[in-house]
Amino acid sequence: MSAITVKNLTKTYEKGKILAVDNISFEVGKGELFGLIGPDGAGKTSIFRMLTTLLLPDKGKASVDGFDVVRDFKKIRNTVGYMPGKFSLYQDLTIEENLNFFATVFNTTVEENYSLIKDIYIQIEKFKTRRAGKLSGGMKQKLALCCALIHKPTTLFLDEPTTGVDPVSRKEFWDMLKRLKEQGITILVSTPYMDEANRCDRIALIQSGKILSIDTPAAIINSFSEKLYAIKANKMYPLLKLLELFPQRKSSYAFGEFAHAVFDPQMEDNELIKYLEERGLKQIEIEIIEPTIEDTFIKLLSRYNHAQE
Ligand SMILES: Nc1ncnc2c1ncn2[C@@H]1O[C@H](COP(=O)(O)OP(=O)(O)OP(=O)(O)O)[C@@H](O)[C@H]1O
Repeated sequence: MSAITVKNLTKTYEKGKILAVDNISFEVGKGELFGLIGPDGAGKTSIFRMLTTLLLPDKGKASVDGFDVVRDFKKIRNTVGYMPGKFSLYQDLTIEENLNFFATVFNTTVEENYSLIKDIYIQIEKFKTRRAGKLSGGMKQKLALCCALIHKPTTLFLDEPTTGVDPVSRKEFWDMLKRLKEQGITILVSTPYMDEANRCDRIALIQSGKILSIDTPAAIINSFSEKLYAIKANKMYPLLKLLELFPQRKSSYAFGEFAHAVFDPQMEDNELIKYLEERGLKQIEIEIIEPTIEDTFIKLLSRYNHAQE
């Protein structure tokens, strides 16, 4: 049995005017670390809120540990841990008080399940009398994770747990998730950061409430079958504009300090260099690179947008 089953789930707001989740289906296996990857407004929070029984679906079905999200909502609330993107902590309570509060709500004690949170808690323990409102982003995130874990959930729902957190704390956080997964906890996590997708067993790329692709990160990257170029020149904006006009271009976009582009397979590198040089660009560098998840997402997005036109 899967830990999470989602079938044709749909959610609208404002009397059907806003389609936030559009007929999506997926399954998460027991002990799997599964990522929902997508930009702001893609529908991730709506999915989390339906799965944690805080929001009713318009259509479709979903279950967690075999319990239906509508019919068995009380059972689900007792067995899952949820770390919402915002406002999960009581800002005026200290670290200690927040943790005790969440333990009491679930009829347990911090001592009873301490082994599960120990690794994380020891990193914030020396600030245990500090109010949550006065903690750094990384510390808040660790406390929120402890609070979500304190009743020993079977499944953890983490909605953008690393948004607004520094890169070192982000990395530490993913290391923690890996350890929790090793203890058999199923984890559904959302993130807008493409680099974090690689840390998941499987991911679903989401846009406008739809799943564009669902697979392991490696398989998603492998589905990018074309030759991808990284291109640099002395001026970025003219480079992007010129690439758009290059007759053999299939797609191009800014990617950090480079432009990434796909061309007709017959294109010769020299043709491109000559084209750019003749139009005044200098210090041109061209390299064929391995695509990232982000490149694949951009490609799927443009295919999706074309289909909508
Ligand atoms: N209560 C609401 N009323 C109206 N529209 C809403 C409501 N909640 C979400 N939406 C809209 O539904 C869509 C999906 O939002 P959702 O919050 O689920 O996405 P998300 O991927 O979690 O993005 P974010 O990270 O910005 O929260 C967006 O267009 C959003 O504006």
